[in-house]
Amino acid sequence: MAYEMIEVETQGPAAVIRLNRPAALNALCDQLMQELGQALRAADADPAVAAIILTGSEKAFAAGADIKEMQARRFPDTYLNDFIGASWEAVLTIRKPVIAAVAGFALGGGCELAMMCDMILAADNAKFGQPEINLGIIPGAGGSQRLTRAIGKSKAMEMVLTGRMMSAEDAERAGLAARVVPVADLLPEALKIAGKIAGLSAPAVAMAKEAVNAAFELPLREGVRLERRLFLGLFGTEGQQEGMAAFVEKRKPVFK
Ligand SMILES: CCCCCCC[C@H](O)CC(=O)SCCNC(=O)CCNC(=O)[C@H](O)C(C)(C)COP(=O)([O-])OP(=O)([O-])OC[C@H]1O[C@@H](n2cnc3c(N)ncnc32)[C@H](O)[C@@H]1OP(=O)([O-])[O-]
Repeated sequence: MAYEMIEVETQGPAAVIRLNRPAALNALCDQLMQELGQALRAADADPAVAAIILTGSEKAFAAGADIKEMQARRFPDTYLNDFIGASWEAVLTIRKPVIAAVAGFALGGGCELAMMCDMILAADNAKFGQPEINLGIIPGAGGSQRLTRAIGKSKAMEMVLTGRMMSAEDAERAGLAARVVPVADLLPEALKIAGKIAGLSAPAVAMAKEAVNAAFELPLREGVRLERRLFLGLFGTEGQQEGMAAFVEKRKPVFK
């Protein structure tokens, strides 16, 4: 598949998808989002891929939705034509772990895209923000909801109401980013995470992702019930047998 606004390569068990629209700081236009959706679905369907890494450049993960493209849009066309529809939600439909490796600006839709991934690994130069308020709009791809769940009401409210950016260090402290690493180590560290995941039992990985994501959708009791069903289901997998046998036999497990 030939892409114009992203680059896709396989590195070991990881598909690395790089947003590549440098002249616009990877601003997320329709074409880029469609290409990203296609690449994500292809990687999800590829049995050689265990995890997906979504990244940008050193200067920008993505500086938001493309303001120049959005400028002429008017209601009700935005509503009737499903603006921010399926192409924006593609990452949410992926079953393999998706790691956002974020360097530079992750603003507006860029921050929202990173938050749709399963975890955020931040480079020390990363800057997160929801500056939509400065454009006379508000976050439109989940920012007000996911940011609030990630960092709490007060911090999210300050960022959404004032457009203030958050440093990588603050993002880690607040729970938005899993970890901060030097910018030069960003991809190698993301690849290490993908490599670790690749060596594990695939059904356990898929169910772990489903269970954690359910915490954002379900009330506690329902979420715990879902976790229990998934947990019990894993006792029907070779992975559970191998993992526990290896522990008892004091050897490393070999998952197929
Ligand atoms: C399918 C769509 C669905 C949308 C749904 C998502 C909803 C979302 O919640 C809404 C948004 O994200 S609202 C958006 C929220 N995001 C924001 O409000 C952030 C807007 N960006 C900025 O504030 C600044 O660019 C930075 C502070 C990031 C960098 O400053 P710096 O280092 O001085 O760099 P610079 O010189 O400024 O930029 C270099 C070039 O990139 C260009 N470009 C950059 N961002 C762009 C964008 N989003 N757009 C277009 N272009 C963008 C910029 O014009 C320039 O090109 P030019 O040809 O030379 O004119």
